[in-house]
Amino acid sequence: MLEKETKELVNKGEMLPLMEQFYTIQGEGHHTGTAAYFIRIGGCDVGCHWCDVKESWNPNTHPPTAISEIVNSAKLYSDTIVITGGEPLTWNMNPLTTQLKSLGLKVHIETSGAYQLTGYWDWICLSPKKIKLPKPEIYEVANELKVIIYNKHDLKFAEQQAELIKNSSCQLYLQPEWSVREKMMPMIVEYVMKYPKWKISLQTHKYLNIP
Ligand SMILES: C[S@@+](CC[C@H](N)C(=O)[O-])C[C@H]1O[C@@H](n2cnc3c(N)ncnc32)[C@H](O)[C@@H]1O
Ligand SMILES: Nc1nc2[nH]cc(C(=O)O)c2c(=O)[nH]1
Ligand code: SF4
Ligand SMILES: [Mg+2]
Repeated sequence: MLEKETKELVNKGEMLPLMEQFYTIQGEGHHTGTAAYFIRIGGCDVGCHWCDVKESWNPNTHPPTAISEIVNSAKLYSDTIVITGGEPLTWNMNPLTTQLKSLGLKVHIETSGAYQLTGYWDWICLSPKKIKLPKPEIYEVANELKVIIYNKHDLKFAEQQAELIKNSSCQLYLQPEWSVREKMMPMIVEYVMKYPKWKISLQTHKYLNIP
């Protein structure tokens, strides 16, 4: 296919820069422990210094892949699909999620919310970042707010973000940044006991040594 045609299809969300896809156990947040098929889309310019998938950032290093191809693999593995990245909302998620949902699959997203919300979702995990704040519309529909705790100030940020949530059933999670987990856990534990509207989320897949 010509480069120009490919670019147009990527712009429409008919093709996406696919980094990897894998069947595993959701390691984080509300659905921790649930088997799910992960689709990791390349491209993110939020720039979290502690990001655990920096290889995802440059979309040009991941092959533009037709969404029908992505969906055909996904449907073989699981009825729960997690779209992550990179930042999936860099791209138009309508075509991909339409196809997944037409097969009756449950479609979840992991997102910073930094770009316009597209796509049709059964579960939205919003993990806001100070350096590129979420667009306002996602606070109305997030099912889970998962704030990464790297330092003490991140607890303040977590409360500010929780204030913006409009969906009263949204679950609130504090997740230690992996490299400082041992240092930060006592503070997080104490905080959650004091303010039990929060729950702790751990990156359990890293403890389990699975993808
Ligand atoms: C790699 S991100 C991709 C999705 C999207 N860009 C986002 O940030 O939500 C997936 C999840 O991992 C979290 N995460 C990334 N690096 C982490 C780290 N070093 N420690 C803990 N959580 C991390 C993110 O906050 C997000 O909830
Ligand atoms: N097992 C597993 N669970 C996850 N939950 C969110 C992840 C992500 O990178 O978005 C992730 C991941 O990379 N692996
Ligand atoms: S927004 Fe997500 S993918 Fe992008 S740098 Fe931050 S953690 Fe990594
Ligand atoms: Mg991950």
